[in-house]
Amino acid sequence: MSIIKQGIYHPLTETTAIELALNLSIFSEDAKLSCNEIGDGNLNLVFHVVDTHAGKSIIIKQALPYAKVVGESWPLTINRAKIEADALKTFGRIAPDFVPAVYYTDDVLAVTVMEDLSHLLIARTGFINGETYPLISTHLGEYLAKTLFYTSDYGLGPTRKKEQVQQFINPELCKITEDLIFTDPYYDAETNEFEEGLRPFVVALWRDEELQFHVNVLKKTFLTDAEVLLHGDLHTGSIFANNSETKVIDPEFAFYGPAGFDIGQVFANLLFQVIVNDKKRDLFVEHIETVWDVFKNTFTILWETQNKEVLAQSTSFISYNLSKFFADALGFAGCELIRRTIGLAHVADLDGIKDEQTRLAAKRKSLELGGILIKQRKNIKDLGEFIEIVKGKIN
Ligand SMILES: Nc1ncnc2c1ncn2[C@@H]1O[C@H](COP(=O)(O)OP(=O)(O)O)[C@@H](O)[C@H]1O
Ligand SMILES: CSC[C@H]1O[C@H](OP(=O)(O)O)[C@H](O)[C@@H]1O
Repeated sequence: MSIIKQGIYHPLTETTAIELALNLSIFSEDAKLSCNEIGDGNLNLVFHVVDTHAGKSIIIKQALPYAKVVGESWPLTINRAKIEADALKTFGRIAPDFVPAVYYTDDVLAVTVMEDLSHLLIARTGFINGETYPLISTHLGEYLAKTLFYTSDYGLGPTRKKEQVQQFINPELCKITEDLIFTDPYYDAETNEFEEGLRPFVVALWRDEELQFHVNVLKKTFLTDAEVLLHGDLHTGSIFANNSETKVIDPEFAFYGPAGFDIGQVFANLLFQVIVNDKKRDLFVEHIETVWDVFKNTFTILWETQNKEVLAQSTSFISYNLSKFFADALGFAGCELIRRTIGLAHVADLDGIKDEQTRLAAKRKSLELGGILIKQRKNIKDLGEFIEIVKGKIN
C-alpha cells in the first residue's frame, strides 16, 4: 500500500522518498534503493537516493513549510520549490553546462527531482580544503553573462520579460534578503550573531550614517531594479565544482532584480578566500578578475549579436550598462561581506578559523572591506582599481 499521501503536502522521510523515486520510473521496478537525507543548507530537505547495483542515483529536494535553520516559528512558503524548479529549468535552457538537469517536479509536495552531482564538491568546502578549481571563474563568468543577458529586456524582449517577471514574483524569499542583507546588520537586530571581540567594530558600523545611506541606496536598487532573472543566492555554497565542471544549484531566491546582485555575491564569496587563504590568495584574486573579464566579454558579444532592441547597440549604452552592473556588484559584494560576518547566516571560510585572534582579524578585514566597497563603489573606476583596494586592505 502506498505510504505517500496523494494531493496533500507532507514532509518526506527516507522511506517515502524511496517510494516516490520508485513511482517515477527512473529506476527499475525491482531496484533496491537506499536513501539518506543530506541537506546541510538553511532551508530544505535533500534526499540522496541510490541504486548501487545499476549505478544510478538522484536527488529529491523538498521545501519545508518553515525555515529549517530556525524551525517552525519561522513559517516560509513552500511555493519556493516551484520558483526554484522553474529557475533551474530556465537557467538550464540558457546555460545547460552549468545547471543540474531537472527530472520531475511536484508543486503540492514542493518537490524537485534532479541530477545527482555527488561526483562534485560544494565549492566553499573544496576551497576550505585547499582546492582552487582552475576553471570555476571562467565558468561562472559565462554562466552570469548568459543568464543575465538572456533573461533581460534586451535578450528576451519586453513582453516575454514581463511574463517572466510575473512568474518569478518571490516576496517571502526576497524579504529574507531585504532583512538579512540590507537591514538587520546595520542596527542592533535580534537576528544578528557576532562574537564579543567584534562588538566595538559592529557598534561603530551601527553608528556610521554614511554607510547606512549607501546601504539604503543599494536596498532600493534591489527592491526596484527589475533588470534580469537573478539566482538570488549565488554564494560558493550554491556552487558544485571539480577541476573541469561547475554547476550552480539552489536558485530558490530567484526573482527579477539588479544584475549586479548575482555578480556581487560571487565576488564576495571569492573575497572570503582572498581574506583567509594566505597561501593561495593570488589565485582567488585572479578568479575575481576572470569572473568579471569573462562576464564582460561574453555579455558584450551577446549584447552586440542577440539584442532585441534596435537602438540599444551603441558603444556608449553597453558601456553605461556594464558600469552600472560593476558599481552595483561592488556595493552588493560589500553587503554580503558584512552580513556573512555579523548577520544571521555565516560562512565557514571565516567561522572555521580555529585561532581566535586570526579569526577576529579576518572578520575585521571583511567588515572594513565591505564598508569601503559599499561607500566607494561608484568611485572605483575599473577592475584594476577594485583589486588594488582589495590588496591594500588584505595585505
Ligand atoms: N543536485 C545535487 N546533487 C548532490 N547533492 C546535492 C544536490 N543538491 C543539493 N545537494 C546537497 O544538499 C545540500 C543542500 O542543498 P541546497 O540546495 O543548498 O539546500 P538549501 O536550499 O537548504 O540551502 C548541498 O550542500 C549538497 O550537499
Ligand atoms: C534563514 S535563510 C538564511 C540564509 O540562508 C540562505 O542560504 P542557503 O539556502 O544557501 O543555506 C540564504 O543565503 C539566506 O540569506
